[in-house]
Amino acid sequence: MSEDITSLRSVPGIGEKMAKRFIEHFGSESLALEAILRADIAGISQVEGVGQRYAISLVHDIRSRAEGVDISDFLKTREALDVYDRLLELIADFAHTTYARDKLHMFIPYPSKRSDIIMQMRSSVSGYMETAKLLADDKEIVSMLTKVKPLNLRHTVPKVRDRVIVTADQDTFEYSRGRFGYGLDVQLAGSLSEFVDISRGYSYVTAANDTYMSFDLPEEINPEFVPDITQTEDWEIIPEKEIIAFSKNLGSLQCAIGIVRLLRSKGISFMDAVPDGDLEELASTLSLIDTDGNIIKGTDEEVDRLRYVIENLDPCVTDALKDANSKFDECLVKSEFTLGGQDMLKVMKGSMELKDLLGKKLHTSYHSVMKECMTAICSDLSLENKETLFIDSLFPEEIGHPVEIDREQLSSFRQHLERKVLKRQLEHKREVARVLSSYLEVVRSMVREVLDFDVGFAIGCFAMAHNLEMPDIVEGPGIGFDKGRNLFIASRHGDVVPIDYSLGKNSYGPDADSSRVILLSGVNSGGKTSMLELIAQSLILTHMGFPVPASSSEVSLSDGLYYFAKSKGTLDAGAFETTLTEFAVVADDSAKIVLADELESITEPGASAKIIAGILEVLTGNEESMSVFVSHLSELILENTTCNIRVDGIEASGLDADLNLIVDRSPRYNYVAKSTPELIVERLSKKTSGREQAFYEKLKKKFH
Ligand SMILES: Nc1ncnc2c1ncn2[C@@H]1O[C@H](COP(=O)(O)OP(=O)(O)OP(=O)(O)O)[C@@H](O)[C@H]1O
Repeated sequence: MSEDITSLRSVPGIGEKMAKRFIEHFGSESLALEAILRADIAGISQVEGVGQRYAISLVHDIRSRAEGVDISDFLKTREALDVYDRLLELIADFAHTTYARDKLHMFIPYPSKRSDIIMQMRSSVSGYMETAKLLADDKEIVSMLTKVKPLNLRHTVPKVRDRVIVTADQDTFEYSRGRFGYGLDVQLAGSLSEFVDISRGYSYVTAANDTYMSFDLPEEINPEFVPDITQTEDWEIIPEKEIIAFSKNLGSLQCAIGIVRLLRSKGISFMDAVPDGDLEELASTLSLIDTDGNIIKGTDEEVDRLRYVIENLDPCVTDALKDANSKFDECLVKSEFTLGGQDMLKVMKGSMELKDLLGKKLHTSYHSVMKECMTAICSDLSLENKETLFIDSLFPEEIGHPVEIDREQLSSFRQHLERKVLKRQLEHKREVARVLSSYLEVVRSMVREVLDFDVGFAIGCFAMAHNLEMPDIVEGPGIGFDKGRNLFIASRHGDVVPIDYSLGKNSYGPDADSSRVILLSGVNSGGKTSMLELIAQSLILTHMGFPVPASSSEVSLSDGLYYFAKSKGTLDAGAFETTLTEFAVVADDSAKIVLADELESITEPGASAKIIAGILEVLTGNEESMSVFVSHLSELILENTTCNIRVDGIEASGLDADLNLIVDRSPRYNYVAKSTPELIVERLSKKTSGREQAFYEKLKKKFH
């Protein structure tokens, strides 16, 4: 967008301190720059000390550098800017992400000298409108969009505690510690016994050279030998590091993939550089992990079985033991012992121990109870053959009461299981990390594009919800429309009376009338201000390249919009002077549109009429300009000028049954409409009673 912006320091307004904060927030200078150049206002707003306002002005600065125009080039007054802001708020209601809501600020109205951008925008926005027609009612896409957040790639990998890299070589040790020390213990083993001792403290050992490969290691130590650790990929040693970028953004990524799939299924081309096959591989790999980066249940039956055994080992052994003890108790209660004469003699002679005799007697019942208990544990936990040996070794050969199991054996069985599960999980994690690491760039651009899709989609949904149509751009100056609807009224009340109106050159106006300077007269509350607002909305949207709230329309491009809203009450001398100074700017000969609402309130009516007449004369002299002045003083103004100024009028024809004014909201051309305050007085007299009513009746008579 801006070739001269290559570092944060070359961004206007970013000093050293701020640059640091940007880097801290986004993780690197290039990511921070990318956010600025992509106008990620939402992201920039979150940088410490940067609010939304600053973020908007920052991206506006950069945009205006690239495009050579500023927002104030077209929006010449505060009130014009207000209308633009309110329009943006309306559009923002259709955004599904904070990113899009904020990025809408990038769309500004352009003066006619940048009609190239306006035309480009019109073509993009027409595309957004097509997309919205296809998708706006699709609840699935809306629900997925709301869950897509900008990728968060700033997370520290929690240190893995149960794996270790051990090496006998000092250089390998230093290298491994430097490269992997942040996430894994790295230890130097000077001897075989040190190697064995260190290894015993971890569930998984990576031997970072093959020094100890030829040695006989204890059975439980079963390291993975990596002859040259410098040749390994990150995902092999710490797969968690590769996975975390995905697991921490899992929800967003899954929704983003869902959106890409859905768009493609509707025939909308999206991220064409990523083939369907890649997208599916990414999706299926992501479906294997949870938000903590662990391999989810159901991925591998063996891992699930081992996890189940680990979880249930203790309670299962405790229950079985309890059961065995109570069965053994029962046996004891039922057991009786009769000593035969021969045995008595042997005991007496000392050639036989009474203890052995008793042991023999109990042996069968003890062992059958213990056997039952072991079988119960093995079947409850669905243990495999080799694992049942561990269970056998839990029960002492010697009879004891109550029966106690060998706790050390139990814990070494648990360690055996944990090692096994860890090894298998590591294999899965490595495979997942290998696949995912190749997709990092793809997911970054996918999330970016999906978020940017929401920007256009919001505009399209807004256009669709309000039935907006692209205006025809005509040679002007002129604006004309059929069934125009003030968007502020429509969004507030839902209901709005459509208006037909025209001024200047276009095909909507009265026959052969292309008056450019108009006085709009009319009844109080007839809709004059709303009419001006509607013209301002249509002009601003047209100059943004957006559609307008009319069933059809023609608009010419101009250099700037001057909108002066109604001032509150008569101004004092200072404020009057300021207002006149503001109006002085309309005197240049640029192609401009001036909309002014009841300017007469700046001073007393006689003087106001003269001033307005003077301003209108200046505007009439400028062939490139057009203007609408709302005024209750049209007749007085006409008396003060010889210029040919068209007066249009919005008139009320009476009161309806609910005492509301019956108004034809579309102005009549070449018609001075009465302000008809008498209708308001009449309404008040009908709505009140007693003394109050008598008062209004008295006022009413004054109009006859
Ligand atoms: N086209 C329309 N459809 C529905 N309601 C409208 C329309 N135009 C105006 N109104 C409503 O009529 C009311 C008066 O409108 P507005 O303020 O524009 O009138 P006005 O002629 O400028 O009045 P005043 O002369 O008192 O300043 C507002 O509540 C507005 O919402």
